[in-house]
Amino acid sequence: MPGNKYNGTPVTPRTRLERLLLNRELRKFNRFFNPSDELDDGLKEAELFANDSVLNKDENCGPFNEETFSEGVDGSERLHKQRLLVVANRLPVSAVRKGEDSWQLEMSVGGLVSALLGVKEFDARWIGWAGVNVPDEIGQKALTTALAEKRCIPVFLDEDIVHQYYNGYCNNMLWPLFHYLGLPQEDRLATTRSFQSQFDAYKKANQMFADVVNKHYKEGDVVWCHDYHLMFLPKCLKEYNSKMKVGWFLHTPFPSSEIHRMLPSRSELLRSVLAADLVGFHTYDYARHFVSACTRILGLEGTPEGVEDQGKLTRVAAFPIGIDSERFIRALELPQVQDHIKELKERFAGRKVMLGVDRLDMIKGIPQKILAFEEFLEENPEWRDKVVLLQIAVPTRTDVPEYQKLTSQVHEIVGRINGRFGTLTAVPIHHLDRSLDFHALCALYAVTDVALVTSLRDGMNLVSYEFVACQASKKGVLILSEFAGAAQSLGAGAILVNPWNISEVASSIGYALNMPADEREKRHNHNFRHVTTHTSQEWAATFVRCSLELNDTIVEAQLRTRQVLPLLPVNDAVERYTQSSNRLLILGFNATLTEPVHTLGRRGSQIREMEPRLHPQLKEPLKKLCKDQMTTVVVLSGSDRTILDENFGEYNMWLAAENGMFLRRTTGKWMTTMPENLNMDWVDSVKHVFEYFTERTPRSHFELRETSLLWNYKYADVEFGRLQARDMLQHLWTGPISNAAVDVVQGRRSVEVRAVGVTKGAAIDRILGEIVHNQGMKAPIDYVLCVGHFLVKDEDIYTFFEPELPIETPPIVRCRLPEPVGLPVPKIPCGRSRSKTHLKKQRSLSTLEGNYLGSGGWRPMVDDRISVHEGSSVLDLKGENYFSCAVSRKRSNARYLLGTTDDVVTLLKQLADCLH
Ligand SMILES: O=P(O)(O)OC[C@H]1O[C@H](O[C@H]2O[C@H](CO)[C@@H](O)[C@H](O)[C@H]2O)[C@H](O)[C@@H](O)[C@@H]1O
Ligand SMILES: O=c1ccn([C@@H]2O[C@H](COP(=O)(O)OP(=O)(O)O)[C@@H](O)[C@H]2O)c(=O)[nH]1
Repeated sequence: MPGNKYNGTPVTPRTRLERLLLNRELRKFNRFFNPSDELDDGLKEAELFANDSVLNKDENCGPFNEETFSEGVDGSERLHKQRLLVVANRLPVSAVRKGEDSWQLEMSVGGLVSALLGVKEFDARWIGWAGVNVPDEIGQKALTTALAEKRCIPVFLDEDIVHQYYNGYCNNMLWPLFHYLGLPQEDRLATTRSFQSQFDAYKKANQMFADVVNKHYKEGDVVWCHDYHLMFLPKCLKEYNSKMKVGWFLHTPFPSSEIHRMLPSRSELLRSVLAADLVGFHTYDYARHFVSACTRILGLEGTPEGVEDQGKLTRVAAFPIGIDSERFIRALELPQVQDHIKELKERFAGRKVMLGVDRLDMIKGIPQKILAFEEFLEENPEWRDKVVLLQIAVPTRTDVPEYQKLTSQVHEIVGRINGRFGTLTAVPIHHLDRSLDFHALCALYAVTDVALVTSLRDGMNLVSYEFVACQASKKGVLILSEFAGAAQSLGAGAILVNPWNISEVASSIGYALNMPADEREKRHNHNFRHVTTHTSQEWAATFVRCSLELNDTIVEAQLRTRQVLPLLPVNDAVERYTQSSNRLLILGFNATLTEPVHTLGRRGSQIREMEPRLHPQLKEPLKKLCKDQMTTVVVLSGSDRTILDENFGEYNMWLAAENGMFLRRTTGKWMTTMPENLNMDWVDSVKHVFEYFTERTPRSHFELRETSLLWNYKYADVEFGRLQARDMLQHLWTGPISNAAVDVVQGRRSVEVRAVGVTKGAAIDRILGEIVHNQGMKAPIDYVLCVGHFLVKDEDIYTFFEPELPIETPPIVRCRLPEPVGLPVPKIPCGRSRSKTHLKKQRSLSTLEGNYLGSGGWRPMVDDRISVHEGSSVLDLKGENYFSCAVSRKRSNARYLLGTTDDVVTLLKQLADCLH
């Protein structure tokens, strides 16, 4: 077709976003040019309604009684559809028991349910709680059968779990916190036990959901977990099956990391969510807050794609929800809705109608709304008999005392205002403590002049979308809280208000009621276009398609994992250790042999970090290893001599301090391996810069060593620390070190300035020579285990053993500044082949005869080194007897990865256990 961009040369989308946009366009295009598809859908739907015998169609059925939420049981239809398991706390129906084995199903009310009803593109099954306690087997069986017809699968939660998990942890902890209402200050839930037992119940409930999902999961399914009730679920699911494609979507706001960090279980919850492959939020702000919480609380890397942890990427993105707008637009044509509209118009003739539709929840700002209306009436007496506010307040979470208190509060205010401004025949506020059915709601939306949404916080707020969808003829005004997610999509057409500012809301009511028709029309059209194009179908399709792309995500994550290091094959390393006769263990100290410290600086940890201490569990194994005649242990560290003395003085080992510039056997004195003409004139001026930044960066500190200076901001605010580091580097380069022979080494949270030549790799040659000489080693070393959290600059220690490895550029050279927060970390290529056979190119070392200058008089050996001939080399190392391990570093020249210092403990314990 001429001019059709999808008909000529295929457009190849380059990015995920481009692919999603292209898909969306293609779907629109198909709908436009293949309207028969739509017709089919319509027919299918009509048939399904006719077949819908399970849902009761009387008033009790709630808002969706004329429609179905499922497509029936036509298996063949679904053959080609993607299977989707939607897991949410609540099923879209609540069950009411009618007898021992008979159940009536009623639609649940709420935004999540409304939105997911629009999802028709997938072969979907719902898994969730039916909102009722069913202790007996007969009842459970009967309910399971009844729900199966609606493609729903129940999770049976008993009363105690519901109380602790749902009323307690979900609605008394997470809900208020995520909506910026803080944590409970008092025991508001009389029967609620402690936080810990609520959290345990939360985990237990999530595990029960996972069990059901796992039972129904088939290979290729996408599992879509919903909301704050199920933050633990992704982790449970991945534990069952790491290949499961798992997405998680949050319907509430995700608060600033400053709020989230109040939660006692903050880290555990974040980590569990991160087990998902895709994590979605309504708005970019919520996604940003989530990434920032992962960075600040877990210390993980945030990238534009998501959050990365040890090479595993969890994608994080905004997927703003929508509604099934067609369903609302169609409903307005139905005779019963038209009748209802007529009734309402007659009832409120001569008065403007204002409408509020909310669950009776603190976050909806109902008292604020009513108070603003009162102020408006107070200030505009001419409007008193010309306007009415209809407030639908759907009861919710009625077991929670806070909600009960809110109900009384609202009743009290409404009563007072009606008493104040009402007449014998009319009251200004009509308050309804109940839900309306779908058609009644549509009719109300249609007759409304001004809708008032004053949420103090709201994930999205679908009511505002539904109102806009029903306003095609009236073109009423939407007053919308700036704290609802919807403000980001409908903000252009709505009047945005701060609900806490009662006067601002009151004056906005006046502005809306008096708004000229052309302005109303413009605003409405803008929003109507948005609501009808950003539908719930689009929302779900985009999320699930993106989940399907998780194929890519998984592959990509695997690729990245492959690019980073494989885990150390511990058993192999131990076995080869036992089979060797002259073993060398080179161990880093900081972040290798030290106790793990939490990334978030607590005062206690910071002090401990400034004085690093040997991991207590390493004392025994280290003692054993050091005593072994056939094992030589070297601790090679950036730390100064005192620190190594304090920590290792009692062991029989070698200590190499300040990156190997000082060396001693613990039985002897310190000697220097420093190049003779090391110029240290720059130290004072660098020290001044470091002092300046330490004073101005709370919780940072610096260490003055003999051959280097280190500024550490590990405990400072991450983002501020990075900014300061950037600034510091500029200061350094333009001032004190502009002409000095120094290297600047940038760590993850540190900046170090060293004299050129001060590296572990440069020192190791000299260190080995001394060791061989001092110990009178006769046999060559046939096993090397080198473990450390070495910075890139110090990775020359690995190149020492494997000279064919690419030499990495030091991370910071004059032209390269630290990456700004949120930008991708440059990838260092790691694609190299590692010979498992004999290390042919092993660097020739000092011979067994040695070349030292006597104790205390060590001098560089480089020139004196005698090249070795086969057989008399210090090293006779087969490739498979060489194990280099980077501790918690994703990309490295080491052969293997050890995840944490705990893994180092396990390894050294195993080695020690082989010794008798
Ligand atoms: O099931 P309840 O505890 O009675 O609560 C009803 C639902 O409330 C919340 O809805 C959220 O989802 C909407 C759609 O994404 C969004 O527009 C709204 O801002 C949110 O508040 C809750 O997240 C659901 O889990 C509840 O089912
Ligand atoms: O009497 C009522 C009042 C509300 N709703 C529905 O409840 C949902 C409320 O969703 P929203 O996102 O506004 O807030 P939530 O209650 O999920 O926090 C909307 O789809 C409404 O149509 C309903 O079905 N009947």
